[in-house]
Amino acid sequence: MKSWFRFGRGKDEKDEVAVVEAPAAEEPRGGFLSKLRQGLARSTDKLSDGLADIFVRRQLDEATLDELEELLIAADLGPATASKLRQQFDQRRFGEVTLTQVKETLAEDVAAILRTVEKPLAIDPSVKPYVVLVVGVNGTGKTTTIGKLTAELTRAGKRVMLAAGDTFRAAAVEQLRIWGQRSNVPVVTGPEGGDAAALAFQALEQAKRDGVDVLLIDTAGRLHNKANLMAELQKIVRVLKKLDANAPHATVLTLDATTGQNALAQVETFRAMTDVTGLVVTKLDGTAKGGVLVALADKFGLPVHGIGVGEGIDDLQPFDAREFARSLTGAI
Ligand SMILES: Nc1nc2c(ncn2[C@@H]2O[C@H](COP(=O)(O)OP(=O)(O)OP(=O)(O)O)[C@@H](O)[C@H]2O)c(=O)[nH]1
Repeated sequence: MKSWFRFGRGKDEKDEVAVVEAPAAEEPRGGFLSKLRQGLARSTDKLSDGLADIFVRRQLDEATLDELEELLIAADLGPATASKLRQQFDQRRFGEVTLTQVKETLAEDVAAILRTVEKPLAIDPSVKPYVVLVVGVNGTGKTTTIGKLTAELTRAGKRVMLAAGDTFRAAAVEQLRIWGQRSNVPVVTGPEGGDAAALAFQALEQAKRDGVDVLLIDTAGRLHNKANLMAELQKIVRVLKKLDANAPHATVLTLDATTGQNALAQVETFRAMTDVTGLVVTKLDGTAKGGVLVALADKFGLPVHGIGVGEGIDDLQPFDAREFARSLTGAI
């Protein structure tokens, strides 16, 4: 089972000595896989049933390749990635193929794209506190992601602190407080409607004082008010840097897969606002648009730390490229 994060110097992937894997989640591998497959069922059906329809003729001619490309686009892999995968199929000069071969080949090609982004959040233990800013449109899963990370980090023996940076929404603050209680970690909150940057500053000061290992900062996600949101996020980053020039050390963007291709636009929007270092893609269970993760990986190459395949906290899983690709394409 993959881990959500790893301890080590993230920028140097070869620095194996410094890396200490977090303890594996308690769930057995079988449970992880069946949850992933169950969660992705709608996306799998779309692609897998489509493949079964197309490859009934077994001949891999131009018309079949056209249909394959169209199916990949319909399954939200995006036109650029669909065209690339089609070309790879074409170059293999299959002639006749079985449906199983098609699924296996597609799973391999998709996994090759996804493998480049299968990267846990790299937490440098020499940086204390390691500051993670969590950004994303409201409802995309920021709080759930923070809750999951908190649970995993405390399980790994790390001291965690949370900051409720979405000061305008009392419900968001309350939700974060509940997550804090669950893992028994402090949650820094401010007055309703207060300055999020001031709160972030205060939280980092306190985290430094208390010897906290990881500070997770929740933020607002009012995308309808882009200019304000951008000003707010940039101010948070600016004030954090007053206390630690390298903070935030990671900025994780949460995306809701049910928005399909719109998730790509959200990455662009948030990247223009702040230095996004990694993604968590949620709600893959509620949609047939799971292929968007392949489009995201191919287009941006941003690390994918985790995926959400269900409502429960254990449905938020570390990202496993191979298993995701095999589940998505219906390869056994
Ligand atoms: N089905 C499903 N639901 C999810 C998933 N991830 C999160 N949710 C649900 O989506 C809703 C929103 O998640 P939150 O974590 O509160 O999202 P948020 O971005 O913090 O939202 P705000 O608090 O509104 O800013 C919650 O009801 C979660 O239980 C997922 O992978 N699948």
